[in-house]
Amino acid sequence: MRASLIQLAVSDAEPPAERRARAASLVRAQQGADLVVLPELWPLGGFAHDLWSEGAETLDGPTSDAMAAAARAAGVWLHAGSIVERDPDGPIYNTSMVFAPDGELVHTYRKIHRFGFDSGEAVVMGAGQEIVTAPTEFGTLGLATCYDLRFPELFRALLDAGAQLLVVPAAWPAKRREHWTLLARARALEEQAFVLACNTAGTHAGVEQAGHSVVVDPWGRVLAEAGPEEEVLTVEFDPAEVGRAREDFPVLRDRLLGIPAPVQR
Ligand SMILES: O=C(O)CCC(=O)C(=O)O
Repeated sequence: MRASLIQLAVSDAEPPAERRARAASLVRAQQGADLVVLPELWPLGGFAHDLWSEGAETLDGPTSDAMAAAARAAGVWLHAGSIVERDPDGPIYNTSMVFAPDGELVHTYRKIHRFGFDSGEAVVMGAGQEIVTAPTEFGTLGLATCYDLRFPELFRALLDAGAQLLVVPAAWPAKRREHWTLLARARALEEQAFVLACNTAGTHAGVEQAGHSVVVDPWGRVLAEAGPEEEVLTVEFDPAEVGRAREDFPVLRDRLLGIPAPVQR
């Protein structure tokens, strides 16, 4: 299969509507790919907290409309990264959207682990409550977003739900770039799955983004890695490698499902 990760640059200077049009045209240009991925919160910016409340959208808003049309035009599965979702009855959420090649919005995932400790997302956004997988003809996607990458128990739950390709849109800062690559490789190796991690480029709200989107195979090998600037990272791989890796090196069979309690001495 062929996957294209669109490592979009987000800057304060570009209005969200222009970035939306640019992202849609980049998606349309990926005709021939099976799966296209965009980063986290790219319409407003992952750290542009001041814009979130006013710029929040519903799941039938302008970004969803533009991405549905772009997925249909290109005939691709589109993980459109995430938007600031306005829930008419609740808080705002960091919500990923997956479109089928006919443009239908088939899966959404609200980010479970909110980043920021006592500020930003952790304070103003609601936390997702559901593990989400998305079956496709090339394998089952497991959805996670940015900071989620630091929580292996989420990825184990995605594995148990059938995930074979873990898709992680992000707005990961440049100053922790090594964590990004290391964690993407760790999650791939421990779940014996492909990881497609699509980061943001550029600088917005004073936060330089790491770029360096990466695709990792079930053996933890980096198949392709972007540089720091905006680019489309295209990679071809055989999703059946997940089954082969799990068969050839059946480490997952040795999981201790009931970890014994610690002994008190
Ligand atoms: O965990 C990190 O270092 C970055 C996380 C992040 O930027 C996010 O989740 O938006």
